[in-house]
Amino acid sequence: MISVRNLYHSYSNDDKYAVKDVSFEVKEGEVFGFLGPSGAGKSTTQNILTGLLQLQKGEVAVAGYNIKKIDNRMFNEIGMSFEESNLYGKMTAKENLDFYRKLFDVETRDSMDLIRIVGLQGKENIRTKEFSKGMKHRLTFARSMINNPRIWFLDEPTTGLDPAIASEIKDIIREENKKGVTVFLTTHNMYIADELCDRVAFIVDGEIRLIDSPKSLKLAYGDKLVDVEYIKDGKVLKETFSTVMEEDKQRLIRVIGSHDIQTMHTKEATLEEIFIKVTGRGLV
Ligand SMILES: Nc1ncnc2c1ncn2[C@@H]1O[C@H](COP(=O)(O)OP(=O)(O)OP(=O)(O)O)[C@@H](O)[C@H]1O
Repeated sequence: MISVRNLYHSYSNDDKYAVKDVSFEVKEGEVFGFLGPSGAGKSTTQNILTGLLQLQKGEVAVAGYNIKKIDNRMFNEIGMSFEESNLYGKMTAKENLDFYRKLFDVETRDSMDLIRIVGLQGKENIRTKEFSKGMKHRLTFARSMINNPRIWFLDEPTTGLDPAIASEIKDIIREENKKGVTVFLTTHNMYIADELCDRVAFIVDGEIRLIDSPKSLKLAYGDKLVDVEYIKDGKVLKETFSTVMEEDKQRLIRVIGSHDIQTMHTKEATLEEIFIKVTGRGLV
């Protein structure tokens, strides 16, 4: 659905690259995460893919369209939600969506349905300049679904939202993905990347350092340890066992066989820890 080969971008038109030799493929139906700290080149890449920035160097195809020369039909097939909401402040929420619907020449979704999906019912007749940042974000997110996109570009879809609303937004992304929508998600939030993405690309200083599924990364970079809490002589004891060293494995079997186990957890590396190990940088 998305193919990027040897993409470069320089804002100063010299050899200072914001994006440098970036290559990746996103398959149909996949949730692909672009994970990196501020200034890594995530928005630059997304803006090239969505036609907002002119392609300078490299080969990019989105939904079968070559980005070198934008074909306007591509915009019928993609949806974009930005971190900064760009709504018309003088228009109400419903008017904003009704206006946006007219820009497409494919079937669009009902404005009120979308308003309900993002929990803004009752607010449809309020001008969006009166909206809070979170409400504007939700409306921009709703607007990005209006043309039933096959590919959905989401830039920091849950940033700045309270946890309950962020959770609803994640559920909506999962539901749309289940219907077959391919998702390209840019974020510096490793939790959302971990929860939603089939594969993630780690990007730092404009370069991709690694692409893999969160699960494989955890297996490859996890410490292979298990924390066990068990009861001995009426007291709760806590021990950590290696799941690869033979001596520890035997001891773990003995503890399980002869004591009451209270809790047992494998120690998985978080995506953030893996990111730091691989790139030597944090995600902030
Ligand atoms: N319009 C611009 N003009 C000049 N330089 C820019 C412009 N936009 C971005 N940059 C620079 O390009 C680099 C990559 O920025 P980009 O916005 O793509 O990163 P990002 O990963 O999306 O960061 P953030 O998470 O903060 O949005 C940064 O060094 C940034 O300062």
